[in-house]
Amino acid sequence: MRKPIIAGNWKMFKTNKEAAAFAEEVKGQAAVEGVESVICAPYTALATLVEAVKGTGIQVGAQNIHWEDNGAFTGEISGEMLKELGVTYVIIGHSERRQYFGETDETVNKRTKAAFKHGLTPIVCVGEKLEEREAGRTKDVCREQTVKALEGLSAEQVAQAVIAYEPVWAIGTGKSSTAEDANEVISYIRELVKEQAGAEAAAAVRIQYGGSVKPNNIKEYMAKEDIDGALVGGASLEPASYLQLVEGAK
Ligand SMILES: O=C(CO)COP(=O)(O)O
Repeated sequence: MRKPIIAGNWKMFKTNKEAAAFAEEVKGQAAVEGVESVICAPYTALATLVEAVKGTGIQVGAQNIHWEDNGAFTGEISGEMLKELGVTYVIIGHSERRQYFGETDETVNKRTKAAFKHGLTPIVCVGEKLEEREAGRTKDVCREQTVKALEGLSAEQVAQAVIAYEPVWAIGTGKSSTAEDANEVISYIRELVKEQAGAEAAAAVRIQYGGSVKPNNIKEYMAKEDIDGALVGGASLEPASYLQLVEGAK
């Protein structure tokens, strides 16, 4: 049985103080039996958030990781640094990083390996752009991104990873994929994992849908066999809405 996982991606929102206030508001309500709940916050809020969510059932994730442990890489953060803070998850290869910061399938692979090296669970993002979808290339793009991201990982590592299928056209647009379409692509990604890492890893790996997930549609996604949760941007920023998402994933 795969445990459902709701992960909030706060992107570049919330100061340190705002993150602490969020944690204060959800205290005592965020632990939902059978659901894993994670907040991926900006680096500046991580230390505060790890302390503030203690005992709430929420885990803390970062939004990127460098592949080296340290070195002359101005502006980068390593797995060692994240681990020491008590961070347990890290988003890798989000489409915004691919689009604006030159993230490639190769660097996504290196970052994913670094996450495992430091005992962090990667949330590896894949997904097609609108023009790729319109050209009928959704599955090709997902194949390319998934296969390259997982290259060189052991079957055990793949089994522990989280993959987020986020069609780029659905991010922040209010135009979510239908649950049927999302499930079809996610089933396909699970097939790819099977080819690459074997049946056990494919049965264990958790694959989320992301893109305009809201409290009012989370249940449609969760009802689908291959969808194991959601990676949520906008709707994870408000305490009440975040709590509804976690509750909706039961
Ligand atoms: O990019 C996303 C999560 O990583 C999705 O963002 P929205 O939920 O705001 O569409």
